[in-house]
Amino acid sequence: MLESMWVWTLATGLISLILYLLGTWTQDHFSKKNVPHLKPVPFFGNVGPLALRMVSFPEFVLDLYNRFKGHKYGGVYEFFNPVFVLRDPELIKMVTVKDFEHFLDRRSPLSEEAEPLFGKGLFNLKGQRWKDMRSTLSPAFTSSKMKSMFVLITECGKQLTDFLEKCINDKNMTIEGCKIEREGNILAVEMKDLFTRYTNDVIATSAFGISCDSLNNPRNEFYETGRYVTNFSGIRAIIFLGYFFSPKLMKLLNMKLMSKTLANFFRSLVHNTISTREEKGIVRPDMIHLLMQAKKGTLQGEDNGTTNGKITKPKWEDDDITAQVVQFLLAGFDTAATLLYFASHLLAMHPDIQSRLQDEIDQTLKEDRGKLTYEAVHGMKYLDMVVSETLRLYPPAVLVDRRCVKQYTLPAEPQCTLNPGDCVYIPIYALHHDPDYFPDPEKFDPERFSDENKGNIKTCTYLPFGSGPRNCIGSRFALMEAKIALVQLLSRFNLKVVPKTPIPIKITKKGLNMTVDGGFWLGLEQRVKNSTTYQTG
Ligand code: HEM
Repeated sequence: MLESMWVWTLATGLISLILYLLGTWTQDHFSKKNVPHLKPVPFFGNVGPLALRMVSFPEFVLDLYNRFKGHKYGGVYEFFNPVFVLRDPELIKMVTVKDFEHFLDRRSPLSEEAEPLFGKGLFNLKGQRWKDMRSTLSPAFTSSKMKSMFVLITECGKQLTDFLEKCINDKNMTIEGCKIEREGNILAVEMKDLFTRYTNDVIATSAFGISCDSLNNPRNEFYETGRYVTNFSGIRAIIFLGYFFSPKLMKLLNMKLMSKTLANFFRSLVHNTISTREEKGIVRPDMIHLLMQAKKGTLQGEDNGTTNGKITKPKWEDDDITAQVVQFLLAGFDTAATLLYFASHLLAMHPDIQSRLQDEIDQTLKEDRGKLTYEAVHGMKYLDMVVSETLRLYPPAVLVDRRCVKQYTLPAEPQCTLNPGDCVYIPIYALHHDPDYFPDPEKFDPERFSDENKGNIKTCTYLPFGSGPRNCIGSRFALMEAKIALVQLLSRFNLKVVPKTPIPIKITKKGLNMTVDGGFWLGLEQRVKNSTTYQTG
């Protein structure tokens, strides 16, 4: 009896020791290098609270950042992986801009072979393949190309506001499929549902070359597919994490984020569009057209028809165009909708700011006789201030990362050399909420971005679109689509708080998206029509 107790005790002790060693085997990375770091927990490292859904993603990032106050950078363990958290804006500038060649890649685990439609997309490409693709695609995002897509996007905004107006005025109209409820003369609308339909339609028309009208056709195939593909929760979250930890195992198990059916849906959509256009000589001002030009080597940049003096013809395979447009869907569907629903919420909560913005919109439309133009949207200063401040308070990308590709010694105390494969975090949300850079950081104050004040914002403390050559290629596009929607919405409606409006905002702990549980409900009240009533421009 005594003997078996000894055996049990010994076995339990041995198993605990093995588990402990397994769970901590890489967790001496920072102590060996003398880098300030947080004490890790076996297996979880420092991400336990996030993995166990005890905190939201922004709270988690803010906590890491605050715990390194007084240091320029620090070390944390993402389970077993050591990651450097960069805190100092100068250091962030060195890594993302000046010494960018050492940090060319991000940690995208999806390879071109395992998941071609993800892996071949710009976001996931690495090294020279990324450089080539970025320089090929950049001319598609210049101001002149944005201007040519303006009409397509205003059409989506008009569909959105016409639909809402009809919901208010036509009491016999049944509203199915969308999250909209009538409350007297006010429409209670779940803004996330509304705006993902808008951003979906914008990407569908401007990237894929198809028209969806997802409010009048709430269950259209493109919207349902887009929603599925951009949703990384449940089993898809597990597969995604699996690729982070063991891409080889995931490949061996043939685990896919993009099923064959889904991939073929996008492939045939793009293929059919291209063939029809080639056969019939159709030219439409959208990204498919620009990508077709890029493939032929005829896509012209801003500078007199060339990009840096030369146009190169890329060696693209069949999937390359499809992967880019799928990438635009992934990158633009949720992010731009997030910006829009937070902006609407903040405006409903701050009627004084909403009414000043409406004055600017009314005045601009009046000057242009109700016609919305590219120049008018870009000339609205207060609109830009409101959008910028929304992106500061609620950046859709809370954190970005970089992977070291060439040995690099951090120019900060304590000096530490990073080797290829080492990773860094750039804690966007935390920088935006640091009172040293943005006094009274929780206050919604568009004045921070006025002409007088914006020059005081320190470099690399405001990074909603990331930093350096690997920043967001779609930022101009995203700002344009968000501003168009806000102008069209606010010229026709007032945004109001309703009983279901989430106050205060509590960011979800259930996933990594910047959203709330239960939805972003707001009231829409039709404005009294006046001479500036908007027309399509
Ligand atoms: C408000 C909306 C958006 C926000 C806040 C946003 C933010 C970001 C951020 C933070 C990054 C990473 C930058 C870095 O690592 O430094 C990124 C990358 C990227 N974004 Fe956006 N984005 C938005 C909309 C869009 C849209 C509409 C598109 C496409 C039409 C797009 C396409 C991309 C692509 C392709 C990349 C990867 C760039 C590269 O690796 O070269 N984004 N975005």
